[in-house]
Amino acid sequence: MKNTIIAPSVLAADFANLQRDIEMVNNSQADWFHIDIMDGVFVPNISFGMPVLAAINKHAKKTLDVHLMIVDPDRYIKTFKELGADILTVHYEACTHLHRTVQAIKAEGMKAGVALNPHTPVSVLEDIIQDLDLVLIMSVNPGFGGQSFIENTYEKVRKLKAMINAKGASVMIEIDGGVNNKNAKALVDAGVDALVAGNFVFSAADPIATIADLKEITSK
Ligand SMILES: O=C(CO)[C@@H](O)[C@H](O)COP(=O)(O)O
Repeated sequence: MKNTIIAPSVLAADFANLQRDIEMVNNSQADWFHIDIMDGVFVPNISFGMPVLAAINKHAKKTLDVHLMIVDPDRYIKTFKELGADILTVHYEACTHLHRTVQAIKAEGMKAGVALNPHTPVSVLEDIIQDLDLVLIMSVNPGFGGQSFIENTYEKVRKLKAMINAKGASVMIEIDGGVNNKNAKALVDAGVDALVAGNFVFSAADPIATIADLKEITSK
């Protein structure tokens, strides 16, 4: 039986009732909190920043999986460690010296992830894959929740999984964007270990049951 990680994306929570939504995730079968930090430069949207992450960290009882959609992320690695990040993911497209950035994240005691935009081939990670803990494949263009899943993602996951196996690396594959109960199982069958789900969870009538359903669908 597989244990697929389910990571609700806090971007889709009700910010006026953030503590309530954090407690909902605490009380669910979800494994991680997925936290999207957007700077309005790398992506055309600004989400939330340090004070909000500090508030989330006060109440969250699960792994904080922080996804930085910002330029020059090296400036903030220490800060995100202090704010409680367990996994820190930077974008390949935002890093000039990706290897140095990954080393800096690990030196702070966090797991290091690299995210790829939909147009970026997985082959760019060939010479760094063994240094990573996680690869996040964007299945929508980053910046907004509630977009439609890009179908080419399955092929990308299969290519990445083959690369990981060929290198004998131990790296998790995470998918982010448009995840729901229709594509979750096929994604896991293609090689995905962790599913981020925003609107599908937080817009559901019963988010706890929706998370349980995702867990169940992907455990077979
Ligand atoms: O990083 C992002 C968007 O840039 C995501 O984490 C979204 O928050 C996922 O939301 P849904 O597509 O699941 O609604």
